[in-house]
Amino acid sequence: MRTERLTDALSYEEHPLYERIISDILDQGYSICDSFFEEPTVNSLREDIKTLYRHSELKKAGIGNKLNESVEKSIRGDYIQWIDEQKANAVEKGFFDKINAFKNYLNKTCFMGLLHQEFHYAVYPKGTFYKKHIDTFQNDDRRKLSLVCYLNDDSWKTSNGGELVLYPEGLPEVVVHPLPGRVVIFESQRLEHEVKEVIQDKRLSITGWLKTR
Ligand SMILES: O=C(O)CCC(=O)C(=O)O
Ligand SMILES: [Fe+2]
Repeated sequence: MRTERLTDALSYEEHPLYERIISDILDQGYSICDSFFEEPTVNSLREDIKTLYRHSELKKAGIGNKLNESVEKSIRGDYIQWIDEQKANAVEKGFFDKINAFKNYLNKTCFMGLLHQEFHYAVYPKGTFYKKHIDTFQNDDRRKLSLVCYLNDDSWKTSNGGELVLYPEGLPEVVVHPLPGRVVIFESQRLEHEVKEVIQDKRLSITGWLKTR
């Protein structure tokens, strides 16, 4: 029967964490989650980003996309390295497996039509920040969801600064400390946000976007 086949195609096992994230995003435009990735994954990603930074592999981030990119230190001061999923190492593969599982879940349950993702490592040295912005470009609106995972270690102090501040429409602003393994997911096209200045230490993260075609 036609309807049975449709139900088969749409069948999935309910994932309580993903369900919580989805309802958070529907209710408030963002979700904060401290258990999205396993701790060993976060620890290994932290080792990766530290090695890249030590070897000066990260580059000053620009604003705008590839067609109109410019480096504006007065707007953002982080250093980034894009991750090529085809060349991902074992840890990055594990990371992308989770991202793909989440993306497939969103497509099955919310018909979001997410096809691609792009992720980069980011280091914000002391004194850097990213002024209030949204994550879509004037000439490209394919980014639907932004996902940031903080790679700082347990020694990160809230007095280090580098808070992510979210400005949900019609709701009070939300201050998020970049604690180890914490994941923040939000609507790329709607939610204004900023990264406050880092006062002490280096702020480490992996940031990316789930995109439609
Ligand atoms: O690192 C964060 O908390 C957010 C980064 C961000 O807003 C961006 O890269 O667009
Ligand atoms: Fe952003």
